[in-house]
Amino acid sequence: MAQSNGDHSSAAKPPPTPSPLRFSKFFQSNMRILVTGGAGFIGSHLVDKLMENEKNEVIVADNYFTGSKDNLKKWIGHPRFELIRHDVTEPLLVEVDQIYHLACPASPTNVIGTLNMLGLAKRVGARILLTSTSEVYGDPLIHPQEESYWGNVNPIGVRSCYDEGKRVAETLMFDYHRQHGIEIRIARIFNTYGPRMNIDDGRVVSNFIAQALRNEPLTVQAPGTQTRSFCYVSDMVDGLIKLMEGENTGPINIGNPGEFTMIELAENVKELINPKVEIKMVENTPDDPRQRKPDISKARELLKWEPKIKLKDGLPLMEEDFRLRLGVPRNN
Ligand SMILES: NC(=O)c1ccc[n+]([C@@H]2O[C@H](COP(=O)([O-])OP(=O)(O)OC[C@H]3O[C@@H](n4cnc5c(N)ncnc54)[C@H](O)[C@@H]3O)[C@@H](O)[C@H]2O)c1
Ligand SMILES: O=c1ccn([C@@H]2O[C@H](COP(=O)(O)OP(=O)(O)O[C@H]3OC[C@@H](O)[C@H](O)[C@H]3O)[C@@H](O)[C@H]2O)c(=O)[nH]1
Repeated sequence: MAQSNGDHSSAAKPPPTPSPLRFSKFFQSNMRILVTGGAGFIGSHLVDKLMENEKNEVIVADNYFTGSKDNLKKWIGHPRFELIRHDVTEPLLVEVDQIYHLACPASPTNVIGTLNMLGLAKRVGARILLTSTSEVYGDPLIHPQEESYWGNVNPIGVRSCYDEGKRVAETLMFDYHRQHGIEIRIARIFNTYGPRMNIDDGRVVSNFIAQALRNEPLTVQAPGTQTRSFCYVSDMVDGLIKLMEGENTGPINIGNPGEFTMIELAENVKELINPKVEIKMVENTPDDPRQRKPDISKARELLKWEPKIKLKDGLPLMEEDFRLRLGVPRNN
């Protein structure tokens, strides 16, 4: 069932000449990195990690659609950090060496944002990484999912806007790579969880933890036997940086292959946080993928990356953060 992705690199032109600014004194000692969507969940953890390296200067462009300045408060005012209120559906010109392009609402603006960031990468000669998604595999007919699988996506369903938006974004990345020699990296991210997730954004891990802390029933969407693989955010950030720094365009799956049904996840959260809480079966949305698990052989081999944090160790770290934000101390 695996399909060929073709040979991406052989058809590509060499990268364009970098902007003359890159040869200035400043650029020789520093790497200037743009993170779009850097005020969001994964983006803000990525910024924390990039800022640990004193050679990095980090610029975040975010319109705070789902992200928050609060996630970046420790860096605001830092001499190596800059925060720009900017919507990526509008062009942006900043002289940077690398672009981590995470900004993405679940809507078609995803495509326009990627087009603008590719335009920027072309203009300034930057390397660009797109955070694509396991959703490109749709409701997959092969299991686990390897990168060569083309996916099974309903083009007109309720989730299509996000799935197809990311698929087009991947297409644009490869077209720019082949036609203009842009250095691209594509990560296919599987469900990621951890501190700073939006409390009420409807994703399953944040829903269950918030429900358990509020003593509300955990809402398992039917049938509950559907599976997902959950990656802790620090593992994800390490994978993204390795992909950016390495020599492979991808697409490369970044995720944790540990696979759980939604009933198992609910039981784990119940046992950890609130053994008295009820688990309730509720209606699901259409086209919900029945199974999802990354094949991470490529990440292991090409990036020397694999996740370290198991779900049972990651959930308590997220619980701490949710307790603080929801104001539910441990002894309640
Ligand atoms: N969290 C996951 O499980 C997961 C899985 C697969 C892929 N991804 C991808 O990873 C990236 C980050 O996801 P996240 O979970 O951190 O989500 P998030 O919503 O926390 O972060 C997205 C950030 O982008 C910003 N943003 C949205 N639209 C923008 C626009 N037009 N201009 C500027 N900024 C904009 C938001 O304000 C937010 O700060 C996204 O591209 C998402 O599609 C996430
Ligand atoms: O309260 C809930 C919420 C969700 N679910 C179930 O949990 C599973 C996971 O749902 P989520 O919304 O957390 O995540 P999904 O796997 O559908 O997509 C996720 O991963 C890929 C990313 O690109 C998406 O942005 C992210 O939402 C689904 O089967 C859903 O039906 C519940 O059982 N209860």
